[in-house]
Amino acid sequence: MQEQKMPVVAVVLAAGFGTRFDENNPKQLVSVGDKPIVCWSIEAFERNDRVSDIIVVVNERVSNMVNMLIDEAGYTKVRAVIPGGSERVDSTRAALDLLKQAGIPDGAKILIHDSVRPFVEQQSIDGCIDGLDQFNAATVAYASTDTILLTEDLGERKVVRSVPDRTDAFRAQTPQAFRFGTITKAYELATADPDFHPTDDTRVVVDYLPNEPVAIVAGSETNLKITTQADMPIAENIAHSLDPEHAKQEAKARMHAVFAEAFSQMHKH
Ligand SMILES: Nc1ccn([C@@H]2O[C@H](COP(=O)(O)OP(=O)(O)OP(=O)(O)O)[C@@H](O)[C@H]2O)c(=O)n1
Ligand SMILES: C[C@](O)(CO)[C@H](O)COP(=O)(O)O
Repeated sequence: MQEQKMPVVAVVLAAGFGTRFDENNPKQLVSVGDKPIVCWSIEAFERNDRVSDIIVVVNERVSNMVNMLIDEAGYTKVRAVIPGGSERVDSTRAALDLLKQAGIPDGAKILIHDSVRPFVEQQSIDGCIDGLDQFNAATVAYASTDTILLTEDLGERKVVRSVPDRTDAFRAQTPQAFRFGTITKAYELATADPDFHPTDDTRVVVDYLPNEPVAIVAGSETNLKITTQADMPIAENIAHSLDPEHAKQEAKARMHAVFAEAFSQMHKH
């Protein structure tokens, strides 16, 4: 680990099998805006000055390719590429185990990120790091514009159990951030429960350390999780809008519009 007061470690989870996308085409390796999705995610942390170390978690199907991409790109903060497990939580656990073996202090800040959220904003990463100064857990989330229905089973039908106020409803995104001591404690407790299959790390803390508040950090609509093929055109649009050349063209077009408006006003008078 790099020497600094308290490490800030990003864990990029890329050990999924993308069953809803295409099992034969691992989505973390698919290119968006000419760059593999996993590289977008690693780069988001590589270029954040406050992140000291990156761990990438892979499965055997993508391992060689991810290692090659990391070598080619020459990312300087990637300390290890390790095998994950069959569920997302198993992959997180693999990273936590490695960090424990490395002797990382309990106060270290750990940011756990889905590799398939390539467009995470720097302000969300910073928000997580800052959030951990006040809280032991913080998650990026995006306010829901839909009313959310919590359901239960009634025979073969789902029926509505409760409707939270929309102002209290958020869509969970990543990174999800924790002091190392907090997330390891929550995982230790969860490990004893064989029936527990959470889809994110925040839930591990919420369920096993219920007195530990998890702060909400502002996410964004563009922090999209690429889940199915239908997400690809949206992702391409986002990548295009982030292209500096596109931003330049947009600025030019806006300038032309302002001049055109000014000329037409001049001719009116
Ligand atoms: N055993 C697993 C399962 C998921 N993930 C990662 O966790 C994120 C969760 O996104 P999701 O869309 O659920 O990915 P997959 O599990 O690959 O997709 P699916 O559920 O469709 O199989 C992804 O970056 C994925 O690579 C992981 O590291 N290890
Ligand atoms: C962690 C997560 O991205 C939060 O939205 C999500 O729960 C992980 O993926 P899944 O699609 O729920 O398996």
